[in-house]
Amino acid sequence: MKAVHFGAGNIGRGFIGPVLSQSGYEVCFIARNKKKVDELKRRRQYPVVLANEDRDSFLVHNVTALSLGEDHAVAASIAEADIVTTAVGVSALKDISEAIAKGISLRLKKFPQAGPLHVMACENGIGASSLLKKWVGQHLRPSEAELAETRVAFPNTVVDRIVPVQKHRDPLRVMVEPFCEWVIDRSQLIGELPPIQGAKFADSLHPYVERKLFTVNTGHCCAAYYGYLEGYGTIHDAMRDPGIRSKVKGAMLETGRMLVAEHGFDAFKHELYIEQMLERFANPHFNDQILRVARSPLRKLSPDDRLISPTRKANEAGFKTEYLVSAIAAALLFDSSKDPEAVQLQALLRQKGVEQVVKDELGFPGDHALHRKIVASYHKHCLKYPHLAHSGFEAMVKNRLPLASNED
Ligand SMILES: NC(=O)c1ccc[n+]([C@@H]2O[C@H](COP(=O)([O-])OP(=O)(O)OC[C@H]3O[C@@H](n4cnc5c(N)ncnc54)[C@H](O)[C@@H]3O)[C@@H](O)[C@H]2O)c1
Ligand SMILES: O=P(O)(O)OC[C@@H](O)[C@@H](O)[C@H](O)[C@H](O)CO
Repeated sequence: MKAVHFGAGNIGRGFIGPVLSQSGYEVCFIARNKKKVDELKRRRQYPVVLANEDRDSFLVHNVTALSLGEDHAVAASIAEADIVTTAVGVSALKDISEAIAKGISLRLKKFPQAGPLHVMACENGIGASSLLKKWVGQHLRPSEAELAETRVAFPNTVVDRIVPVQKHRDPLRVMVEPFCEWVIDRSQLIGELPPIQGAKFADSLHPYVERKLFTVNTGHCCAAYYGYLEGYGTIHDAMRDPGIRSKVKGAMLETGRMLVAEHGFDAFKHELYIEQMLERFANPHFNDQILRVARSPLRKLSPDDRLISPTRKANEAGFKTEYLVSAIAAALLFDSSKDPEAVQLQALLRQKGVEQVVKDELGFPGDHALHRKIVASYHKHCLKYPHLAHSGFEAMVKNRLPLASNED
């Protein structure tokens, strides 16, 4: 069996590669980084180390790689593949869609009798494979797109494993947490998906996506944004701070009430799931940088993502949102010159002021109760962390916005 995987980054090498290789696939990574491509081609294997007490490790065999720029070879490998996966970030799916479309065109032409191809975007986001399908479709001729409807499936999927930024001198070695989960939408398959070890299938993926994104990723980014405010460097250090840990748990309990009500999860099991997530975040066996987990704050603060969507839903269902509101406000303070979205967010705050940013970026109109609460909480954080809040203070003074409020 053959798999083509776009992105030889952390989750690509740390989760998708090992699972597919252990399931019997030859895995061809399509990557931008020349050094990684050369090493994968030369060694055809790489080590994975588990972040546990014994640092258990194993080798991922039967791998190779191509550079993203090797158009013909990439198309040829997709034409012959059983599955294509991606882990490049939701916002980069558009950039790789043409390469995938070229592979699909070639496959339809050269191997008209081939079995179905399954393409899965293993990204953090709702409906990422459907989004990829939309981008890929824009590069296919109408006749190809019609044929592809019956021969190429884009099942949505959820992947869960914490894989930090790697600092080892071996560019291929990757350290990962032991936990991992891969859930695939069964209703979007064409025929049978070739076996993937440990993968779970759901008739409807929506509850699983929301459970993961609005528990693991909501809690994780809360730890990152509070950790940033308090000056910690890693998630593990932030989670050792009892104040932060209880705020992270508070936010996950708030999303939890909404998730239990919306999807009918068992409330007791969901609380156990939350406890398990807290332990994962606190894993002392690796260093997961706050900057990684806090990355791309505009994406994380967008209306359908891990902070705003569950807060809006919980509010609409009549549940409390105090912890979530405070975490959203903390996210608004996140700044790092290394993160283009953080730089853009702070520039927007300076130019427009927080009220407008909450309207334009988070999607809450000025008369929405959550708009008022988020703005008030933001001002409260600015007062508590003035060294981090210059942009906020400047905008406050300029726009004569109210200072702190006692509302949250
Ligand atoms: N790391 C985790 O813990 C984790 C867990 C679950 C899901 N994810 C998701 O997986 C995806 C990748 O995350 P990651 O942590 O592996 O990031 P990463 O930065 O380590 O890897 C991303 C890879 O994609 C490549 N890439 C980025 N933009 C590209 C573009 N425009 N064209 C081609 N290649 C491009 C990069 O070169 C890099 O190799 C994200 O959607 C993330 O949310 C990550
Ligand atoms: O990848 P992001 O930027 O969407 O989110 C950062 C982390 O929360 C995320 O990568 C988690 O480690 C992962 O989703 C765990 O499965």
